Amino acid sequence: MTNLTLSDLGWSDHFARQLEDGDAPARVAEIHRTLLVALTPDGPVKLMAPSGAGSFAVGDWVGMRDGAARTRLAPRSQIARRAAGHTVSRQLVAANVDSLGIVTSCNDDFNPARLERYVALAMAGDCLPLVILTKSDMVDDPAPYLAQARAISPLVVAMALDARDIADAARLEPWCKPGQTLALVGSSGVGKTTLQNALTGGAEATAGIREDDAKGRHTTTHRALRRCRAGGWLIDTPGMRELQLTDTAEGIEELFDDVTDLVARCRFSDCAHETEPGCAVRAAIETGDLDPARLARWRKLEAEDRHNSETLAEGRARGKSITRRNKSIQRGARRRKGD
Ligand SMILES: Nc1nc2c(ncn2[C@@H]2O[C@H](COP(=O)(O)OP(=O)(O)OP(=O)(O)O)[C@@H](O)[C@H]2O)c(=O)[nH]1
Ligand SMILES: [Zn+2]
Repeated sequence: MTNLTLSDLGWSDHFARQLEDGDAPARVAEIHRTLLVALTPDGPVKLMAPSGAGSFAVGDWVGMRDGAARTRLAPRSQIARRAAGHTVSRQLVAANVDSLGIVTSCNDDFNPARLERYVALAMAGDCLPLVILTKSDMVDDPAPYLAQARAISPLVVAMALDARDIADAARLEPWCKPGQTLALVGSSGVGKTTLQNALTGGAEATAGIREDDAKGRHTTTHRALRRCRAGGWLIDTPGMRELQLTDTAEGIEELFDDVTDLVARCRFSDCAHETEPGCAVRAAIETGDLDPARLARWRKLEAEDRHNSETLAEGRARGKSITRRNKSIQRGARRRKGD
């Protein structure tokens, strides 16, 4: 037994409506090769996954019966790597993430173009983009960084803090109160672990569970859905840690809706916004309604997004396994990281 209620776990009417009679709800906390560990008010349970453990994400709600995760309840939000092609394929990273904490530091890591991509990723998944600027103690004034982050979109909430200062880190608690789930993304070394330890009390960071892998060895994994001191949840998975930006077309459209509105008004549907007559984009630049730097950022994101989608589509055409495909995207994304 735990003292957690379903609503403590993040349950809501959205899920209740989907639950079939005879199924009980459980929230996925860990995904192993052939089974899931899920949290319920009666404690953690191990569930078989007849449809394959890969069709679930940490944070998912499932309908369970007879020791198996029978159905995946449609999430309210999710972080996914998307691949547009003839058929849309996606690799789920996490589900039911209310807020995506995009962690970057106030110094060398700060890169508005990359921030923009993460914000697009959050929006594509219906997660609130929360920009967390760490190492505020290492700059004289974090205000210019905050201003740049907030300029990305009116939906962005940005805060600067010293992640090592528990009281400062506690300013994130509104995003991980009861029923709320937060996930953190960002480059290595920006302070994600420091923040997680502050928010969860750090106790679970080392509390691994042991599972026999296929070769009979013990592998240690840690719980990917972790309880925060404030009563909510923090998702920390290798997938989240390694997350690089791939196909985020929807989010880019949403983030740059001013640009895409203009594009829709160009005379030619295939306008390259270079020298074509009747180009609404160039007209807006001339009148000062559109910042050329914003157009340049949109072009870059769009081009990268297209490139990634094509890479995925080609990989699929060659019948590569999903694993190999993602590895190659990650390699490509890593090469681009320094841009
Ligand atoms: N001065 C200062 N140092 C910080 C701050 N946040 C993190 N650090 C330090 O930066 C280093 C890296 O922090 P981590 O929390 O391990 O970073 P991470 O993002 O988890 O890195 P990975 O585990 O590699 O993904 C540690 O030495 C932290 O103490 C901050 O706000 N100010
Ligand atoms: Zn145009």
